[in-house]
Amino acid sequence: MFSLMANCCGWYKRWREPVRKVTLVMVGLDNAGKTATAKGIQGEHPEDVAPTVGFSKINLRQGKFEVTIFDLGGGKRIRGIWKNYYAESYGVIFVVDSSDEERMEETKETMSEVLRHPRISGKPILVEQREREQADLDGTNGLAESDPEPVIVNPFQPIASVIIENEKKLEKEKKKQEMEKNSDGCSLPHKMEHEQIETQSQISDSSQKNNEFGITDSYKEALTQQLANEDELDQRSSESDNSKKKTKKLRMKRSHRVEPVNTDDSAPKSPTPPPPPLPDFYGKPLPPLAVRQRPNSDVHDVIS
Ligand SMILES: Nc1nc2c(ncn2[C@@H]2O[C@H](COP(=O)(O)OP(=O)(O)OP(=O)(O)O)[C@@H](O)[C@H]2O)c(=O)[nH]1
Ligand SMILES: [Mg+2]
Repeated sequence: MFSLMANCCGWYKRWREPVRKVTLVMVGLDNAGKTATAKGIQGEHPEDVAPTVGFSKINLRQGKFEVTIFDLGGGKRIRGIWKNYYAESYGVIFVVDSSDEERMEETKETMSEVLRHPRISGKPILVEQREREQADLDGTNGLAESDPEPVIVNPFQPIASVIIENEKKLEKEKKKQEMEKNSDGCSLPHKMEHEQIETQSQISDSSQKNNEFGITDSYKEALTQQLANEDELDQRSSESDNSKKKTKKLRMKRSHRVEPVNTDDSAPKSPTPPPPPLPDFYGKPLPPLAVRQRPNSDVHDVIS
C-alpha cells in the first residue's frame, strides 16, 4: 500500500514537471549512417537512404524532454553549414562508421574540428559508432533482408542522463551562490558599521592630535585675520551705503533740472526738437534775424 502511494506520488511529480525542449545536432562524414540512425530512432527501416543535402529535422519525445535533432549533410561541401546549428544545440551526436577504416583520419580531423569550436566546447557529445558487415559495404547483402526489424537505437538516452546530471550540478551551484549572497548581505551592514566607526575614530584622532600639538597660535592668527576681513567688509559696506545715498541725492537734484536732449541715448527722441538757445551778447540777448544774407544778392539782414 505504502509503495503504491509512493509510486503515485512519483508519477504525479513527473506529470507536474514542465516539458523541456532540447535541440541536438547530428554530424559526421558523408555515408557514415546519420540519416539511417535517425530513421532507426523513429522506428523506420534505413533503406533507400539518399545523401542529405542541407539538413533533415526529427522530433521525438523522451520522458519530460521534447527533442529536436538536426540531421546535417556530411558531404565535404556541406560541412560548412554545421556551425550555424551549434549555438542553438544543447549537444552533438557524432556518427562514425567504424568499418570504414580508410576514412578514419578524415573522421578524426573532422571530429576534432567540431570539438574545438567555441560554440560546442563544454557541451555534451555522443559518438555513435556504426559497424557494418563487409557484405553491406560491398553491397552484396541487402539491408532489408539482413535487418528485418528496424534499428532501434536512441542516442538521446545517454545525452538525457548528461542533461539531468548537469541540471543537478547547476541547481547545486545556484543554491551555493544564493547562500553566499545571503551571508554577504548579513555581513555587509556589519562592514559598513565597522567602516563608519573607523572613519569616526580617524576624525577624533586627528582632532586630538591637533589639540595635542597646540595650534593655538595659528588659530589666533586666523581669528585676527578674520576680524580684519570683517572690518574691511564693514567699511566697504558703509562706503557703498554712502555712495548709494549720494547718488540718491544727486538724482533728487537732477530731477528738478531739464535734461539735455542728446546726452541720454536711452531717452526717447522727440520728433520736434526744442529751439536752440538764443546767443548772449554781453549779457543782453541779440534780436532775432529776419532774413539771412545770401551771397551775390541785394538783400541784407534787417534788424527788427
Ligand atoms: N546495411 C547497412 N547499411 C547502412 C547502415 N547505415 C547506413 N547504411 C547505408 O549507408 C548509406 C549512407 O547512409 P546515410 O544514413 O545516408 O549516411 P549519412 O551519414 O546520412 O550520409 P550523408 O547524408 O551523405 O551525410 C545508405 O545507403 C544507408 O542505407 C547500416 O547500419 N547497415
Ligand atoms: Mg544523411
